[in-house]
Formats: sequence, structure tokens, C-alpha cells
Amino acid sequence: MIKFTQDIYIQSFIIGLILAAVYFRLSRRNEPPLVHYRTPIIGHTWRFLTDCENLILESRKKYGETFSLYVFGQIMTVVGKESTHEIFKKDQEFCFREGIKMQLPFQHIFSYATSIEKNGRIIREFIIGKLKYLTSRLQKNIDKAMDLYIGECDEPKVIRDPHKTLSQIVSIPVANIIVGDECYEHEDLLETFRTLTNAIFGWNPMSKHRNIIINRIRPVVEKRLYDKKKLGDAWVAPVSYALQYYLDDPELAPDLDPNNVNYNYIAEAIGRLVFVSMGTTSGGATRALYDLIDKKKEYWQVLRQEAQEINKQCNGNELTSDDIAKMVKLDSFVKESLRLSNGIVALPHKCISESYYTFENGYQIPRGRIAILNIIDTNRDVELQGQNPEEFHANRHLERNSPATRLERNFLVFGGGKHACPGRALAVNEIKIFLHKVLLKYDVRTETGEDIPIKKYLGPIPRPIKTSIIFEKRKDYVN
Ligand code: HEM
Repeated sequence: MIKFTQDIYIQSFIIGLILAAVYFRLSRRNEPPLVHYRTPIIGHTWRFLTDCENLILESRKKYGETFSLYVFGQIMTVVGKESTHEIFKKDQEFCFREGIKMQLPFQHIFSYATSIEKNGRIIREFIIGKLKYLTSRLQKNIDKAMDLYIGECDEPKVIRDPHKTLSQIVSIPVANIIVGDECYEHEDLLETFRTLTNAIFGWNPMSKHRNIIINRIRPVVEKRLYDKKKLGDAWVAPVSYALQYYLDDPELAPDLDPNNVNYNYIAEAIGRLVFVSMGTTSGGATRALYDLIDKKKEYWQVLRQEAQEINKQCNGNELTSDDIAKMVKLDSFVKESLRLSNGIVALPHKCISESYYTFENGYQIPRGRIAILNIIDTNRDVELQGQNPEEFHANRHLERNSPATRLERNFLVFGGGKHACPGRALAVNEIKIFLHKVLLKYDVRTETGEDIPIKKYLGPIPRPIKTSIIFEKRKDYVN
């Protein structure tokens, strides 16, 4: 009897062991290697913030193209150049909007459930689809803004905070396209466009901006709805793509009744548009301006020649979209500037697979994991970039006949796949128009005469440059 009981125990124990082994085998995933760290809880956080570049380079060398770090209390997987496009392509498995919440808590800034898809559609159909017709407005407003914030500069003029100046300049054409002629010039509205991106640091931050937007658009909306009702089919909508798009949506402006408009929704949707378009474009324009000064010896003359030729061809008249397309050297310069302005790692995507995702390289990560892209792995790769990938080579993209708006494996600034930035053509055109005018009209240099400081990082993000710039009108400039 005792023997029988012992046998049962032994058999149960063995079966238990086998089951445990099967369970363990099934539940163990082929996780990417976790980079070794010494201090529990802190993990790699401190190094990520203070020495990100070396952390990423060393980990890549030791652990290969996919590895995980323990940062801010969670495991984050860093994916290299081979898997970057897998993440863009698999939009059912990875979500940037969810991933970016770690850095930018949109859910706390925007309380109304405004739809990102709607904004994406406006940009694709109404802004980019009509970019050709928008060029004139864009140009007039960039001219106006440059006159206002840079001016004639008959005497040398110091711009102490170029990023702020560029943000002032970009706010005017962007506001014009979004809210239209009737109200875009109000200073408080323009200030909201320039500062809304900082709303993330305030308490209930969006409410102030929301009120300003509503205050300025309300009279315009009332008049438009009144006119539309009165004139019926004969009514022609004034040009302002985002605002009019929302007014044409019966859910937001039912029965053309001005008292029944969902102003909060419209204001927040406009806020979201401002959020994605303003800081990115003004940041890109500032970086390109600094690069123009920095690489003056090599590129200024060539770019200026191209600008002069195009200017001559259009007799000094307004540029058409074809003229802008002819700025191929400037386009390649802007693309190179954008390429190198990117961070060390960027574009966090959250894994939204049902339980886990298996990469093509066999590694597996669980649902909820943040996968962040190793940008320098792509940016410093000779095969992807050509010779001296770390250096600024303005003709790099011209030689490959690849315009700044084209999404490619070697260029991650605008993301990729279905959710790639829909506003990129607008941003690139704005930057090109601005630089074209700078090249024709001014001489620019740093205030101290010194070089632009080399790029430093704040965590994985490039530190903003704050060097003062002098603008001086060229003696040979004719209006
Ligand atoms: C130099 C300027 C800009 C840069 C570097 C930039 C970059 C980006 C990036 C990296 C993404 C994420 C792409 C992805 O998920 O793969 C994005 C998305 C987006 N961008 Fe831009 N952007 C710029 C200008 C603009 C402008 C001017 C607009 C609007 C007019 C705009 C509107 C959007 C929108 C609506 C999305 C979300 C798209 C979606 O989730 O489907 N961007 N942008």
C-alpha cells in the first residue's frame, strides 16, 4: 500500500515536471536581449538621459540590431535599420499615436475626442491636394511675415532667438491656411499658434488656447453659416481648409445653425493641427537656416545661383509650384538638414498585437511594449546613405534623385507607411520658400562670427541651437 502511494506521488511529480516544462517552453518568448544594467529600478534611465548616443552605439555593437533597455521603469525595445520599416508597415501591430503618449500625453491636453483621422484627411485632400493653388497664399504670407519679423535689414540686424523668429514667421501662413483670411491675423490667435506646443507643460493648458480660438473663429463661423443659408447653392466658401471642412460636417455644424455649432470640438481639432504642424516646421526651418550658415563656404554660392536663375525665369514675379519644384539643389539641402536633425532614437510605437509580436528576425515582444526606432543605425549606415553618412552632404539626395517629401528606407524624419506625415509637402514647401527668399535678399552670419556649435543631445533629442544670427540686406538685391 505504501509502495503504491509512493508510486502515485512519483508519477504525479514527473507529470507535473513535464507539464511545467511544456508551459515554460510555450510561455517563454524569444525576447530581444536585455542590455545589462547594474542599478535596479533606475536601469538604463540615467545613461539614456545623459549619454544616450554611447548607450545606443555600445548596445547595438554588443547585442545586435534589436535589444531592450530598462528606461523610466519599463522595458523598451530598440529596433535597428532592418526592422524599422517592419514597424511602419505593420500598422495593425504597432501604433505611433499610442507610443508617443509616453512622451506627449495628448489625452491630458485635448479633452475632446477629436479625430486624428479627420485631420489627416483634411491635410491630404484639402491642403496637399490643393497645394498648387495654395502656393500663392503661402508665398504672400511668408513674404509678409518675413517683412514683419526680419525686415529690410539695410543695417545689420541681430536676431537673438532665431527659433522664436521662425515660429513667428511660420505661424502666419499656417494660420491663414487653417482658419482663413477673416481672422488669422489676430495677434492673440497667432500667439496661440506659436505657443500651443508648450501647452504640455501647463495646468489645464489647452483651455486658454481653446477659448482664444473659439473667440476668434465664432464671428467667422456665424457669418459663413448665415451666408450659406441665405445664398444656398450660390454661396462660395472662403478659402480656409480646416475650418471650412469642420463647418461642412453636419455632425459639427447641424442645420447651419450658428447657435448649435460644436465649437469645442472644432477648436481642439484646430489645436491638434497646430500641435503637429507648427513646432515641426519652424524647427526644421531653423535647423536649415543654421545649416545654411554653417555650410556657407560649400553651398551658399551654388544655392544662391539656383535661386537667382529661378527668380530670373519668373521675372521676379510670384513663384509657381513648378518654380518651387525646380529648386532641386535647395530641396536636397533641406532634406539633408532634416535627415541630420533627427534624434538618436525616435518615433516610439506601442505594440498593439493581441498577445505578442514576432519580428521577421525571430525576436518576440509582448503587447504593450514600446518599440523605439534606432535612428542613428539608419542615419550612419554607408549602404543606406552612401559615403560618409554622418557628414552633411547637401547633394546626397539630388544624386539619388530623391525629393525631400519622398519616404525612403534611409530617411525617417516623416515616419513611414500608412501613417507617414501627411503634411510633409506643405512643410517642405514652406521651408524652401523661406530659404529661397533668404538666399536672394540677405547675407546671414552668426553674431560672433564663430561656427555653429556642434550638435549635442538632451537624452535622445538634439539640443536646440540658440546662436544669434545677423541678417543684412545684400547690396545687389533688387525688389
Ligand atoms: C518638418 C516638419 C514636419 C515633420 C518633421 C513631421 C513629422 C511627422 C512624423 C514623424 C509623424 C509620424 C509619422 C508616423 O506615424 O509614421 C507625423 C505625423 C503627422 N503629421 Fe507631421 N511633420 C511635419 C509637418 C507637418 C505639418 C506641416 C502638418 C500639417 C499641416 C503635419 C501633420 C501631421 C499629422 C496630421 C500627422 C498624423 C498622421 C497620422 O497619424 O495618420 N505634419 N509628422
